[in-house]
Amino acid sequence: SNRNDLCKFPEPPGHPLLGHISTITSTTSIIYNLSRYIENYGNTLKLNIGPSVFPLSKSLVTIDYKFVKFVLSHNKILKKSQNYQFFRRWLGNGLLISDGDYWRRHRKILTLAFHTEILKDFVGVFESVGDVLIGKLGKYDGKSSVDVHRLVTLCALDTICETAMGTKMNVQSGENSQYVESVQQMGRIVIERTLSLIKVSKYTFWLTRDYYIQKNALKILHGFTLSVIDSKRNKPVEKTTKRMAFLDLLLKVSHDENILTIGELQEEVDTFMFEGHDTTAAGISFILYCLADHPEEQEKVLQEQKELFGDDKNPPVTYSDLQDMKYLECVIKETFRLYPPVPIIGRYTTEEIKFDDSLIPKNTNIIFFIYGLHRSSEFFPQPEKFKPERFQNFNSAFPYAYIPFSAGPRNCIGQRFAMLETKSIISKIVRHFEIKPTLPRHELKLSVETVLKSVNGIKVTLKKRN
Ligand code: HEM
Repeated sequence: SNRNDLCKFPEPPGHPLLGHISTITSTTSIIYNLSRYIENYGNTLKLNIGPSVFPLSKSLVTIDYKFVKFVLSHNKILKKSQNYQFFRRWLGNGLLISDGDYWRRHRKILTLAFHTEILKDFVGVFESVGDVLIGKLGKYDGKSSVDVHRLVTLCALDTICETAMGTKMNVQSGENSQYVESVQQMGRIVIERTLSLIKVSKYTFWLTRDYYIQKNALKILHGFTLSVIDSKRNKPVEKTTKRMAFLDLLLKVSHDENILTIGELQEEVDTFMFEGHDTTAAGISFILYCLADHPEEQEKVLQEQKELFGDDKNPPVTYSDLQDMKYLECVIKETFRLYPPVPIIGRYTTEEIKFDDSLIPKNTNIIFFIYGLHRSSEFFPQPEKFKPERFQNFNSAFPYAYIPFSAGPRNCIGQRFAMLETKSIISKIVRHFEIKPTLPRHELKLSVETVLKSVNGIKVTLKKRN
């Protein structure tokens, strides 16, 4: 029977009723526990994350190369795992969680908005928004520490608004943003609902404080995206032969071709606003943290900048300059290996699938533990070590061993956007500041809150370069 097929996979002992949520109880214990399970039970294992009412009560967790490749490249396993349902109230049927023909149609349209020619136009915005960040970081010159994550997040939000959405929001000019706070809350709540006996069901969720936090957060999140849409909607889209950026394109498609209702449009704006800033903000912050810990590698990044721009700290950076920052690219890749901003993703089988000698039954959640995959010594010798050089001759015979942007038909649509933005910001910061570890050294407390976070922030010390 179906169940028997999953039973072929090793399963750690769990609580008879609660399964494995009795060990995986919080967003901060996920990485530790999954890593330990894999160490002890192998690269693919069966977990029951919660009793049968739980979305992940029947799951395979994997870092097995062949299995990862098989599923992610499969053209019929495109549905997201059941825990993504907790995003619905926020992101509706946006690209991250939609599936079937609806997803296919939207993916095709939205791909146009990330064309190279459009990305080239964004470089100036990455630069000018980044300059505001440099000004804000300057206030921490010589101070004992700065939590870069908070400041970088505001910068990344301004960036996605001014590029894809075509609207200046200037969130960086304030210290806080209710939108940013609400994103953090929702990212956490979505994961906690997967792990909590009370939060999992809507009938008991409302008894918790998080229900009210979510209710308030959703009001703020949707209010913000609506204001972004409104600021564009009332302006007639210029008749132009130029390629159109994300929101212009969506407005045009919804207006001219009637394929997209305004509600559907807002769901995509909510999705891209979130995916387009929370991920890059985490990524950029982890890179700064790694550079602080690795002065030699930081020096190489700086030398590369000097080769490109001499001693000019504020050069007019072009798209092609960003392409030429090869060593920096290795640093970014190595950081995304050790700290993948999206550490876990999931798929769901809608029919029985045959893989090797196994039949994976219909209705199985397949969870890809990207964080664990990236630390496997099979593909990354001395996996715990920060070695950007490994990407100078990375063995591309195993493309599915390194998947910070996922892979296959549902990979990250914003991957090239993210790389350009990250290069623009990091190169700028390195030209202006020496990044050093705080004293005593700040130890990250990693937490899977959809995006990888550190519950105590991501802190470094900054010193202005002469
Ligand atoms: C360092 C930055 C980023 C990382 C590490 C990252 C990673 C990922 C990953 C792993 C997925 C697959 C998710 C899944 O299977 O559930 C994904 C999907 C997606 N990403 Fe990114 N992302 C980044 C930046 C961006 C940016 C800048 C945008 C938009 C401008 C974006 C938009 C999306 C969207 C819309 C999807 C869903 C695509 C689909 O299902 O067709 N991401 N991303």
